[in-house]
Amino acid sequence: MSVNPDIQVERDTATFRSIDVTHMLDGSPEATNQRRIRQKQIGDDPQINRRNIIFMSHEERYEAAIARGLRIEQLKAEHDWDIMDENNAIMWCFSDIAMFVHKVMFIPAIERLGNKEQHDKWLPLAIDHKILGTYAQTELGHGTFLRGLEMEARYDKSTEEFVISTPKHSSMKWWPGSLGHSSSHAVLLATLYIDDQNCGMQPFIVQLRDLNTWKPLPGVEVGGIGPKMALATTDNGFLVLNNVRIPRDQMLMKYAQVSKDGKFTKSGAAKANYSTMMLVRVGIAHSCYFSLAVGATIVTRYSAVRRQGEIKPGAPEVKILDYQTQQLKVIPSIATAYAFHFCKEHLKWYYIETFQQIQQNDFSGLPEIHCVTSGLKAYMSDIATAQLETLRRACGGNGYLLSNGITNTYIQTLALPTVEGENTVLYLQVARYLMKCLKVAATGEAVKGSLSYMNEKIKTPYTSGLVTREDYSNVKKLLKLYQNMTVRLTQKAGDHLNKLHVSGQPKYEAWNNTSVQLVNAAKAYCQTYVLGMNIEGLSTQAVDLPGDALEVIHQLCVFYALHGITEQSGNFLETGCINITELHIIQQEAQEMMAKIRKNAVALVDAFDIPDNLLNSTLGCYDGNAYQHLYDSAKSDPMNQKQVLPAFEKYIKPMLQGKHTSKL
Ligand SMILES: CCCCCCCCCCCCCC(=O)SCCNC(=O)CCNC(=O)[C@H](O)C(C)(C)COP(=O)(O)OP(=O)(O)OC[C@H]1O[C@@H](n2cnc3c(N)ncnc32)[C@H](O)[C@@H]1OP(=O)(O)O
Ligand SMILES: Cc1cc2nc3c(=O)[nH]c(=O)nc-3n(C[C@H](O)[C@H](O)[C@H](O)COP(=O)(O)OP(=O)(O)OC[C@H]3O[C@@H](n4cnc5c(N)ncnc54)[C@H](O)[C@@H]3O)c2cc1C
Repeated sequence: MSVNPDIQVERDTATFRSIDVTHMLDGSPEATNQRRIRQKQIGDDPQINRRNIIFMSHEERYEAAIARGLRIEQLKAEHDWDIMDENNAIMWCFSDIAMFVHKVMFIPAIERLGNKEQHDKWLPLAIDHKILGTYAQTELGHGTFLRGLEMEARYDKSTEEFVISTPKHSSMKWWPGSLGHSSSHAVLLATLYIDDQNCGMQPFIVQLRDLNTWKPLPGVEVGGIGPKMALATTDNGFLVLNNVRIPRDQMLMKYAQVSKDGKFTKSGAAKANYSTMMLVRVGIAHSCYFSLAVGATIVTRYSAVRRQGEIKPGAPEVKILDYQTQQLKVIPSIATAYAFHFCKEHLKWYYIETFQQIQQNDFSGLPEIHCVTSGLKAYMSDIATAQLETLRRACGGNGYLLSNGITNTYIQTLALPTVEGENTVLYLQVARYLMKCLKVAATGEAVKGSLSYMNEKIKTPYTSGLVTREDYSNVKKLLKLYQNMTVRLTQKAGDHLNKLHVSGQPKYEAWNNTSVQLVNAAKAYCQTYVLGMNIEGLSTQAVDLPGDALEVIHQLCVFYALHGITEQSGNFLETGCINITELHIIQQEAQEMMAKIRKNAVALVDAFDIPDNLLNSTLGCYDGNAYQHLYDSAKSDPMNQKQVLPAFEKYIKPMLQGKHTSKL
């Protein structure tokens, strides 16, 4: 099929070569080649490709997901994939792959929370798929408040076993992925009691199913929790344990130990047992970039080939991408996807470095990385879901079809603000850190790390620094506005907290009564962080780009910063970080920048280099022939393979013949 001329012209008139930017996104031309080889291996594989998934039943999808999980294992062995290759493959089919939780949570939990002997025993079994596992933490009554977990593990000294039980309905496990039908084992988080003493939440390895018959073991009641909005193939489950006994060495003992005679000891940081969640929060940030890149690619290409209506009366119908309002739906998502790319790359390395320190029992970096990973998981998933919904709607009626490829991406991504810590709760963790830093800065001590800008901003009187028109496209000056705004919102929240406390409210009550301001400050911190990483990316990852490509990536960053101010203008004005005249100039600059980026919109999404066989979209194919692909997809619907469906004989015909009233 030839390429749609409407999309070809977009490519021909772009001011830079997409491939140069693709190399930047991958890290190098070699990395691009390597990724393409890997993507071809998975995209061309009929068992992995998800082309017909939208026409499958729940059970067919589940079975296909198991087959896909298995096939990934075969490909990994055949082609000698490393862990990054495997993670990328998982990412490409993340909602439609069974054993997902086994890989991204069960194995990492054993690696992080187990000691050497436990690694030696369990990891080979898990890695070789001799056992399949889930991460069972959330209960019906508690998901957020982990100190409230009710499933009990009581140590029995006489037999050197833990006895695990579910005292009431609210204490059953509820939600763990792959728990329903696909796990033989669980890393199960339960509250440990020794002689009725509460020793906090601890991780245990519990076998749930017989490995030959797959039947639940005695004392184990397990099943699925029912259909969900999406993620149909990660069979989230419930679990009730009736006095199930496990040997002492099945408590994962890296950070807390129980001796044979029931002595409880702790080593490491207080929240070290929470470290698996931190890893997955990093993965979620990555996944937000990925979802937005998919969404932006589909909708930008579709907007470049769909013509409807006119701008100039009587002139030919225009591409919908030429409407300024359509650009405002599409361009922010492209700019955000690039900002998220730089941010997730930074986060990956930051996590790896801090994790290495933690492995050497240096926990000093834990508070900051907990703040950053919690905040970015929350902020990036909030933004990704909001923008995906805007993008989906930007496709008009076809935005409601499953074959468009964006609907599935959107509903999968909708899980991310909830899983791995509900976003509001995570923002409040960030706010806790902000308040601590504020206290440090107020005493004149230096705040270190991502909030070091607080040192300067808390002292110096405020000026926007926007004097000349050029200042409005100076990303460093714009970043300073964001930093000012964050510090001021943090101070405001801190002042409110103190005021309530001084007026007699206990600290915890004052905290709850300030939590709206606290969350607002936390979001500002996250937004500032993402912009900071985008700017850093310009001078590190983007620095070797040819001038024309660098200019476009720079424009995107300027637009990201300006657009962010227009979206949050209330915060910037309220804190006095800009005045109304400056806001008007910012709005004007943002619109002008958007018009410049419009010219390169298709080339910018082409640079994400997402092949058609992984994009799985009728609207967003590289060739721009959306109408043909929509028609082909409709024709391939199994319901269209018969001209008359059985429902005609059963119900419609009797109705047409007037027989329905007595029969039905
Ligand atoms: C290939 C990969 C693809 C990936 C794609 C992704 C797909 C998605 C897959 C989806 C799969 C879905 C899978 C799932 O969903 S698995 C289930 C996930 N569940 C959660 O995430 C639960 C969320 N709740 C919590 O984390 C805790 O309860 C919170 C944190 C809210 C409070 O906790 P708690 O009540 O105990 O504490 P506190 O309030 O008394 O005190 C807070 C203190 O603790 C420190 N603190 C707290 N936490 C950490 C930490 N982690 N590291 C270091 N420190 C930490 C904190 O700094 C503070 O310190 P300080 O201020 O006192 O000094
Ligand atoms: C698709 C999916 C997959 C999942 N997979 C797993 C898994 O593999 N393993 C697992 O263990 N769990 C899993 N979960 C569970 C998930 O981790 C929890 O649902 C999540 O952590 C939120 O907890 P919750 O359901 O208790 O929400 P709640 O805490 O009940 O949240 C409800 C509301 O209360 C508010 N709230 C709660 N506490 C506070 C507070 N302190 N301050 C202010 N507001 C508050 C929240 O902001 C929210 O608005 C999964 C969930 C989903 C949806």
